[in-house]
Amino acid sequence: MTKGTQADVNPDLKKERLKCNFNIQEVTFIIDGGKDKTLQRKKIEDVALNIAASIDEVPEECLNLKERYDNAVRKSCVYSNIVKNELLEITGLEALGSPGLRRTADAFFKDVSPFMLHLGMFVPTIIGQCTPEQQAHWLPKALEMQIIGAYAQTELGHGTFIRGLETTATYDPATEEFVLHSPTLTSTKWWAGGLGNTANHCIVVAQLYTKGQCHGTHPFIVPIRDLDTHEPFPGVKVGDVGIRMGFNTADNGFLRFNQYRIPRENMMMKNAKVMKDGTYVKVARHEKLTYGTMVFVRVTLVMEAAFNLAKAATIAVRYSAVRRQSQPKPGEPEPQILDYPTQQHKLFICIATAHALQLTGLWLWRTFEAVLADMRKGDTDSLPELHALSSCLKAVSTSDSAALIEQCRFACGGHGYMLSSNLPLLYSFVTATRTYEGDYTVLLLQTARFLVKAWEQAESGKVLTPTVAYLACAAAKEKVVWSDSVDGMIRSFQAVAAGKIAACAENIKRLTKTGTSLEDAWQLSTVRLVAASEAHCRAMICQAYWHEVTRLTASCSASVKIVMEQLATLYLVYWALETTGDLLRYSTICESELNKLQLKYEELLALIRPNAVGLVDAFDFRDEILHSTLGAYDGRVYERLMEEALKSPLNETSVQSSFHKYIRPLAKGKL
Ligand SMILES: CCCCCCCCCC/C=C\CCCC(=O)SCCNC(=O)CCNC(=O)[C@H](O)C(C)(C)COP(=O)(O)OP(=O)(O)OC[C@H]1O[C@@H](n2cnc3c(N)ncnc32)[C@H](O)[C@@H]1OP(=O)(O)O
Ligand SMILES: Cc1cc2nc3c(=O)[nH]c(=O)nc-3n(C[C@H](O)[C@H](O)[C@H](O)COP(=O)(O)OP(=O)(O)OC[C@H]3O[C@@H](n4cnc5c(N)ncnc54)[C@H](O)[C@@H]3O)c2cc1C
Repeated sequence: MTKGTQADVNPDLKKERLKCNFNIQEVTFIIDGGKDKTLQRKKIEDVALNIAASIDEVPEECLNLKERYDNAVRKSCVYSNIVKNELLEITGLEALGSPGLRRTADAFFKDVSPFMLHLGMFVPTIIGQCTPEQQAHWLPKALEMQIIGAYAQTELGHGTFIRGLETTATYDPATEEFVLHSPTLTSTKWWAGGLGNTANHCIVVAQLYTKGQCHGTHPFIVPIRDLDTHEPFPGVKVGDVGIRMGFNTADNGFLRFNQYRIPRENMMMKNAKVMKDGTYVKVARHEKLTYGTMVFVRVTLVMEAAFNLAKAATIAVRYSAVRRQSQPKPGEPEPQILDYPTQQHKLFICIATAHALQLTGLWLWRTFEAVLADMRKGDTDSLPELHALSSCLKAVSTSDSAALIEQCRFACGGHGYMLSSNLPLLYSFVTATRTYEGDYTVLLLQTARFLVKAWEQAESGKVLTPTVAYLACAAAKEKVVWSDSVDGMIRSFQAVAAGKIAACAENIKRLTKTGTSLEDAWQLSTVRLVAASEAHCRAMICQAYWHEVTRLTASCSASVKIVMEQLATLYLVYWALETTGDLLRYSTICESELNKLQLKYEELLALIRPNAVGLVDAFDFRDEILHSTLGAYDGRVYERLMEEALKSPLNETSVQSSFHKYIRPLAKGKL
């Protein structure tokens, strides 16, 4: 963070920091995943943020579309050099997933780098889908930025339904090449980040045909532009998809092929091969291993959701400590808006959710690494559970994060609507995460498939995998006894999830018994299946969050333990109050207990209030990363709003030419 001198800091924020009663650094270590991770992140930030190129003389949003893209490419190149020459040295390849790298990227780009998908998906797919020989060929080139890649799976006609993709890759044994073709308009690749104007290579997911037979979708590395001239190769048509709600510097592109040839070796062959004579050989033990990059990105998106929400919470809480409004008590000074319980209700759940998602995200990351280690040994047994877990966590975390970032904007009143607050851009960026890498509903339905099967296993007394083990106790189908202890609340959330899953399974059974096909019975149950999946995910987040807080604060100072537990309890109570209908249905909770719970919630808001600014300071965002007039460390909110306003091109002259061209003639009746 950019602390400046204490004298520059807004007096209200100064007082808030004096009120804070816990050690901020200890909480930062917990959020980062350990002291070593914090130190490494800070080292990366120090190296990367010392570069003036990250600073824009004219605010990014005041540039036109083309200027913004050019500026984003300029900064991407500077940033890539830093990553390549300095940051990879600090952490090695691990840097690609490191929070330091992710954070520093935000200092360079208010919107999104056109290189993001190169590091975010192109490189991970090479690592995940190539043989060691192919990796040795492609990876150094990609890391050295000699080639720049995109990931083109989605088409104009299909995003969700991968099996419905239409682009074909037909093997020609005579030349030992694949012929890529886009047979219809709807087969046009659409959306890939970095593809429109920036990338010279692209991972293309296409239907593989060999010896006249279709073997389903497979990934290929496809050179699309000449490395020197950057002109698209003959047979390749590529361009930008047009202006978007956000991501306008991400260069999302379209791509079409006309009988375009690539060497056989460009098929990514870790999971399946095509031999020289065209024989298809399946290597992978699991059908869906070609979907591996999507699972990886879904896992990282949970922490991405936490990260962006933490930024919004920092902006809104600091602003709420500086902003004074209204006069609830006659004759008394206007209070800081942070003193209004309604404002605390809007904001403290944002801090708690950022913690919940970050700690759950770290736990999911460790689970992912363990499954990956098993798979290296040929064991894919835990892949379905990982897919179910990453699908629902991706869906719920991105959806919650987007909704709460918007809530942070509401909490900042009119100034939150200013682009210079950075909340609108943050929202437009995060709301896309609910859609890309698997739409919210679609992913919850993937988890639901796993849950219904698990329920059937529970009913027949089979051993269940860890994340659904709670279904075994719930098979008794009795209301759970409500208790407002943490364990009691988690048990009740699990009972809600189990009750909903059971109701879905019963509904499907009832429909199929009366002659409905299984597919139709499933479709007729999808509204409740989505709700069951979300309830399961919420119960899992609550359990993982509490478990991690208990584990990680065991060796912390007492005050840190207290404040972390207050936040985690707030998260649980908040969700209990949000789902009272469900609790009434599946637990023994009654009206007096609901009243008690509401009081407990209000008490928690009051307990957290003195530490609110300390808690967002613990997210440890430097001002260069927050990009916010409202959220800077020093709280000079009004000064910054004015400074930014004066940078608007509309303030360059006192009279605009449009006055002379239109307004004056209109007034004179001469238009
Ligand atoms: C500086 C560094 C910065 C780093 C920053 C990181 C952030 C990165 C930001 C990136 C920004 C933008 C990226 C955007 C990229 C994209 O969007 S790429 C495109 C992504 N597309 C999707 O996600 C499509 C979603 N659709 C699907 O995943 C599948 O089609 C779907 C799962 C919905 C269905 O697939 P089908 O093949 O039709 O399968 P089903 O018949 O439904 O199921 C069959 C069984 O397979 C199981 N399954 C499905 N998927 C997986 C999987 N991935 N792994 C394991 N198993 C899987 C499924 O559960 C079924 O099992 P069952 O039969 O029930 O036992
Ligand atoms: C900013 C951004 C960046 C992207 N970057 C990339 C990229 O780099 N590479 C890439 O390949 N793709 C990318 N995408 C595409 C993205 O992955 C898809 O948009 C996403 O997977 C959703 O697919 P779709 O657009 O086809 O939506 P659809 O599947 O058409 O969804 C439309 C609606 O239909 C519903 N629906 C669809 N199927 C079902 C079902 N079976 N059951 C119930 N409801 C259903 C959905 O819930 C949704 O409400 C990007 C998208 C965005 C917005």
